[in-house]
Amino acid sequence: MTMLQDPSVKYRPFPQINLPDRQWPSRTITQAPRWLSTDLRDGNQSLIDPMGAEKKTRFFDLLVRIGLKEIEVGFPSAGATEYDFIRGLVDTGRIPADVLVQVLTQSREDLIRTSFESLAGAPEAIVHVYNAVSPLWRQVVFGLEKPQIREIASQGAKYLRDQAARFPQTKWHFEYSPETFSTAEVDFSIECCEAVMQVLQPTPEHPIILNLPATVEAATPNIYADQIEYFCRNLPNRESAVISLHTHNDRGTGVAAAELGLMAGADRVEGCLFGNGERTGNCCLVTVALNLYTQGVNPGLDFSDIDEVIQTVEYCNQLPVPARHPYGGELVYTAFSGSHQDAIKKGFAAQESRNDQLWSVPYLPIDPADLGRSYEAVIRVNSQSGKGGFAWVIEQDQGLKLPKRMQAHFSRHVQELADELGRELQAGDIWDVFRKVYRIDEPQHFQLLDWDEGRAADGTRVFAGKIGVNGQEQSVSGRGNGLISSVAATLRDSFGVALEVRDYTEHALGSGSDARAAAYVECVTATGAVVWGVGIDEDVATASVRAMLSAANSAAR
Ligand SMILES: CC(=O)SCCNC(=O)CCNC(=O)[C@H](O)C(C)(C)COP(=O)(O)OP(=O)(O)OC[C@H]1O[C@@H](n2cnc3c(N)ncnc32)[C@H](O)[C@@H]1OP(=O)(O)O
Ligand SMILES: CC(C)C(=O)C(=O)O
Repeated sequence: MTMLQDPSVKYRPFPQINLPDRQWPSRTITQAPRWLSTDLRDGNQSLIDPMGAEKKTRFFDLLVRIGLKEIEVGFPSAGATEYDFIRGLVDTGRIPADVLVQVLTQSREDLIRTSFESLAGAPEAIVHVYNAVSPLWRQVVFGLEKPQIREIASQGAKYLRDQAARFPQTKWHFEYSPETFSTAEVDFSIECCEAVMQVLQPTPEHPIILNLPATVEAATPNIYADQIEYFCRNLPNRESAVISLHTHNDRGTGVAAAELGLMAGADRVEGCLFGNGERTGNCCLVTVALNLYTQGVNPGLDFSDIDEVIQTVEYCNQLPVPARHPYGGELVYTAFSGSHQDAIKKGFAAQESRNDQLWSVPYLPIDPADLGRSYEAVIRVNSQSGKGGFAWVIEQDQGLKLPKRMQAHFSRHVQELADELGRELQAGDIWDVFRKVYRIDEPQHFQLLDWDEGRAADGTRVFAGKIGVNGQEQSVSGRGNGLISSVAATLRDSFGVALEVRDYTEHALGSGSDARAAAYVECVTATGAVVWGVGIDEDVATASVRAMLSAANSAAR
């Protein structure tokens, strides 16, 4: 038998960066970075069907509404769709005064010329030039040595300078990306950036944006952070550059890399909403922004109606936002499992009684309401659920706050249905079982025919009513708090139904003109069986009598 070679021998570990005195691990992010959305460029170039003008315009308007102040609107030299859309933005005055649009181009004269022409006349804009600098691209894609690669960068900068001079009415900003930075020698990336800076002569007042892409994510995010810190520490004239991050997600850590990159000294983050982009996508701007938000840092981006954002993004990209995507996914605030539901339900109750500003609910790192999500969908019921789950659903749906022991009593019925159906139970399913188990809609054996109550001269409550069974009527009356025991005594003495009352709870239900009351009573029959009765009526007293009769009806079956 021949031994198969371990296929992992094809790969090598990524080399460490020599930075023994790295500072980033002990830093925290205390303010929002500058954000750039590249949805309309890096996102768009990765789509099966790239967006047309209608979708691009819709996406652009969304980005403006969210609060993006820098938006890469396309790659104008790619073709007429891109060019016309960008020109259209400028010519129709659609770009708000506080928003900078950006375009991307290779470092080629004809493409750079077209790029400037697409934006000419805008009050202010960024032109972004890139060329790949890492060994594999140098060898395989360009077949060039380092000096010639540096020359592509430098030459690109000259084209930028010269084309900018053609359109002096626009205030031009420049961005340079040593593409494939993450897999390049950092010193060589610095060399290329320096060459570009020598041509463009940035100043602290008019800095260049140096964008350091993890074009292909090739190592753990700490390595990227080391690369960024090393770059920031060794770049001459650092104060004349805005250091920008552009991470991809090949190893699934694009967001982590961007966060560590900010700790390592970067000022700006490029990415896409919900992480669209080449292959596994770009860094997700929603996640990075809301990660900051949950640390008490205002990201300056508005996701308070996240479902509207998702709707537009899904429409424009023609790709779904996965149900488990951080912050936005359909299921990320939903607990199906019993112990999670129990903890969340308790967390909401504790949050309500604390009534302070701080959010602190188990299993929910962010208040779903901050993103426009309702609490109703937080807990959903299936066969993995516990009593906290359906109790929450009944409370949200019907306003009924079932006592704990009644939840346990009802639980087995819900569990049986969930097992039988083998699917999630909707609020309507749970309410149907509830009505069936507690016979809410069935013809009642013991009926409340009449009820009246008032106050005696000394202020004590007095009540009198009539219970009917098969045409027979029996009066019940009493005073004080003995209502439940008076009804229980009448049931026992007049109808032979012996019930020992174990538990009794009541609460107000609804408010204003809908105000009612709910009451729940737990009884034990002569044979030791446990029965629960539920009463819902206009006032607590009537609801209580109904609860007691409901228990008697269950016992009488
Ligand atoms: C990491 C990124 O996402 S970078 C952005 C990538 N986005 C896009 O490419 C989308 C838009 N691009 C396009 O529509 C087209 O590529 C165009 C119109 C820009 C150019 O098309 P073409 O002229 O056919 O060239 P093509 O795309 O095949 O590029 C390959 C050539 O450009 C050269 N090239 C690639 N990148 C660069 C660069 N940054 N600067 C200069 N030359 C470059 C290659 O070496 C190759 O040259 P060769 O033909 O002499 O071998
Ligand atoms: C052009 C650069 C910024 C890029 O998209 C990448 O490297 O992923």
